[in-house]
Amino acid sequence: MSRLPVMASKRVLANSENFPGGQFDLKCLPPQKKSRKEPEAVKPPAAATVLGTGRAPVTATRAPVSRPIRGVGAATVAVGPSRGKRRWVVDAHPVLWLTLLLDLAHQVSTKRPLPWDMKGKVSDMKGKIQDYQSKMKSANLERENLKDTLPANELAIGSFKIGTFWGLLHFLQPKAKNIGQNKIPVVAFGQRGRCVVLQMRLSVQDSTLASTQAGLRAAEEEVRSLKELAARLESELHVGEMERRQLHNTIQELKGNIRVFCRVRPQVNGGLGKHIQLPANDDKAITLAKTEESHTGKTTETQKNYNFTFDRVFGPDATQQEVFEEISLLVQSALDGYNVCCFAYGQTGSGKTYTMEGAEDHRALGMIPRAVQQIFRATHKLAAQGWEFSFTASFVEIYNECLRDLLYADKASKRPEHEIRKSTGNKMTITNLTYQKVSNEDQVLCLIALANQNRSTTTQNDRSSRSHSVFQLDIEGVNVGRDVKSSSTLCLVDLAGSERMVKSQSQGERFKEMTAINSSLSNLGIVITALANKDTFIPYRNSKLTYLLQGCLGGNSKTLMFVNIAPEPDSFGETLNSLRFASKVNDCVIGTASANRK
Ligand SMILES: Nc1ncnc2c1ncn2[C@@H]1O[C@H](COP(=O)(O)OP(=O)(O)OP(=O)(O)O)[C@@H](O)[C@H]1O
Repeated sequence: MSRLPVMASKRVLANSENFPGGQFDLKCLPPQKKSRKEPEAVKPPAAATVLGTGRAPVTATRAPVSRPIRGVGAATVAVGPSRGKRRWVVDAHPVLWLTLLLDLAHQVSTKRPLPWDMKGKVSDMKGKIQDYQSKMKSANLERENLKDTLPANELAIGSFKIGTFWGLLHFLQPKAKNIGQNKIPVVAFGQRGRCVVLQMRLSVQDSTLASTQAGLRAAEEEVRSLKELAARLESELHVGEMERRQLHNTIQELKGNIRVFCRVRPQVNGGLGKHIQLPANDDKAITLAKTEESHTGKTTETQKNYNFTFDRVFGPDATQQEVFEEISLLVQSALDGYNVCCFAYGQTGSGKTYTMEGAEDHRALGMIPRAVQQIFRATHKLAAQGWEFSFTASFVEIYNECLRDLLYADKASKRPEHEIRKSTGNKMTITNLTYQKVSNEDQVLCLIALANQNRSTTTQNDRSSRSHSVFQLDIEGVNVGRDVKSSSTLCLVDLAGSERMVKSQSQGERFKEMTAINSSLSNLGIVITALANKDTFIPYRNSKLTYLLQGCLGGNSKTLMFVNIAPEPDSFGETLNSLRFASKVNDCVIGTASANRK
């Protein structure tokens, strides 16, 4: 089939792009002379009208790409599927013919088959099919290639994400602490994304753990060095404590292992009698002056002075605190492992009990409660140096050379008998006596109250004792770390009144009491004198008092004696006796004490 050569100069373009809906009738040419057979399908206006779309008319500028050609004078051109309304008719016009010719020429030039060239069309279609097939092949090939490279690409993407997160982390870590506290939102990356975030958190935790462990190691190192320092300081402290004990003891020995303090009780209406003189500038001297009638007759009166010196003389205004300050050094010695004995000597009513026990008022507390207070406070401090202490208290009365347990709390009828025994280490113990473990001062004060209830009293003074009372506190110390032990006894004695028999008007039982008291007191003087003379035999066993105090009066002890005197003129004789006895004790120098340490 031959193809017609056509010259195309102008075409009317109408396709689905320009005319949505794909349905249109177009009258694109000016009115021409009508053919009689032709229905009036085309109206005069030259503009094209789009039917069924309601849109504004569009001026056609190009001819349709292919159109069937009809007979002369009229032509029907099909655009798209050739159905009823979609056909439009163009009046045969020279211009139209020219257009058709041009279109044919175009088709020939583009090698497209003409509408009636079915063979050409089939050939075109075959070519196209071959094209598509070869394109399909190459697409399949490409798909296979991409399939092969997918895992590697996924891996690369994953690595890239991790790298990005690491970089981000590295940047954020020093600035945002909350990253490690699970505050990074889990990005919706799917499982792989979550995995990356979890790995990131894990690495943050790892780095936190590493830094914490490093901190811990540093802290452990610091603790170790501090422990070493503490051990060294403890060791130095222990050495210092031992040195202090030694120096303290040297001072006590220089002061004398037996010391005598004189204390003058105030008169009921205050002040002192004329016969007692206390020099204002000397706190160690006391003068007892007696005015007598002159034997020569030259003067009406003569004055006789009895001068005494002691380690310390306390006037009527001295407070309990002032007095205790002097003996607190000895209490410290008891804690350091030395036996200490402190006793009060004097006539009835001279102030012995007041000095040793005091009154209930806090400021009037006596030597026993104050000593106990000091001991328990000191042990708390020594505990920091590794010392542990245990205390045992006992309170015994020697009445008519018989021992009575002042801490006994059962029926009087069942009171047991007591004997003094010498145990190992020259320590004296009493059979059947209450030895009460104590751990604080309150417990000791309760025991003192119980002892006061049990004490015997005289007719001359309701509170005055007709017996010696001996309070003993056994102190056991141990420093496990240093392998050091100490053992000592603090002995505080309130002696019975030392007055003469005549004044007490004693008869019968009272006489017996007075004899026993005077006997034991004079035996105390004899023992102290024997110790001062360094006699080979010391008669401790002559009385229960000296026998019981044996451990506290010997070479391994520190002794303090209070001589209490009454200020009334009518007590002159008793006062002189007491001062003479005390002066004799004051002249004694007991052998050098050594601490009971193991
Ligand atoms: N330094 C003092 N200051 C104030 N009052 C004191 C002082 N010394 C003693 N007294 C008071 O004197 C009185 C007698 O004292 P205390 O009972 O102590 O004598 P004592 O020597 O123990 O007598 P006794 O031998 O009969 O037991 C008590 O009322 C006491 O309060």
